[in-house]
Amino acid sequence: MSFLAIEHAVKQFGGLRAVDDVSFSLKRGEIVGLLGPNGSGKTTLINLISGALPASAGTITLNGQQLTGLRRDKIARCGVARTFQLVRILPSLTLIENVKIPAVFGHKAHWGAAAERVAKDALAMVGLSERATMSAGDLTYIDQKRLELARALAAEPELLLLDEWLAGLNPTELEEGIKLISELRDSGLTILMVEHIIDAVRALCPRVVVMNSGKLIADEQTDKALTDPAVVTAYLGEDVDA
Ligand SMILES: Nc1ncnc2c1ncn2[C@@H]1O[C@H](COP(=O)(O)OP(=O)(O)OP(=O)(O)O)[C@@H](O)[C@H]1O
Repeated sequence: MSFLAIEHAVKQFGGLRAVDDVSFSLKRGEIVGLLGPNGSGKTTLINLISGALPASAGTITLNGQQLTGLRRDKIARCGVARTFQLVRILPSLTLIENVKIPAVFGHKAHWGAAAERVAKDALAMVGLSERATMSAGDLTYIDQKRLELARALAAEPELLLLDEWLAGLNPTELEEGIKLISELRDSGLTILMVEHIIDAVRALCPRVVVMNSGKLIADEQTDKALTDPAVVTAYLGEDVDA
């Protein structure tokens, strides 16, 4: 049975169909890359899954439970967490305060000592334990990204949505970022990741789904997709190996 099932999802912005009848599914524990040229609808689809935007049509279910129509806080309670393309940490709070909030409002709704433990574990997972009491606003960019990921992990998700989490990292940081995601994958987390860095997609995702102009144009093994004429044509003019 599919763990995440997206069926005929549509998002209409006025005259624009940013997501146009998209259907695909993920098995539990699978990691899948969501590719496509700029403006093809990837972030909008992530917004539909996480409930940041309501779908215009179609259904999205997680483990058989319908997410479409639920508020985003209810979707978080169902076990969906995400990172944002532009990090959304709370700069005036400490790192531990930043991660405690999703521990309380995420999938399992922890309180008190349990929330503290989950928050500490999330910081440890991304290597930020030693800076727990530092102000989030003082972090470097890579560490802000780590904290953003820790915030998603503190919600103890069953489905993690990554929106270009690796973007903007230098080569060493990128290597560390890929290792971190591979550890999450190996822990059994189901991950859908929007990513433009093809080497990272190759390293992490055996399968990709590809969007173009709102439509799904490929759903296949990564190596096959990257030589698929429809995918290559969609990317023409863009550097897929950037
Ligand atoms: N809130 C909105 N209102 C109106 N149009 C929107 C809105 N959000 C996105 N769009 C439009 O929907 C289309 C798809 O945008 P989206 O951000 O989902 O693409 P993307 O594939 O994530 O692009 P990128 O790789 O550049 O992040 C674009 O034409 C965009 O301008």
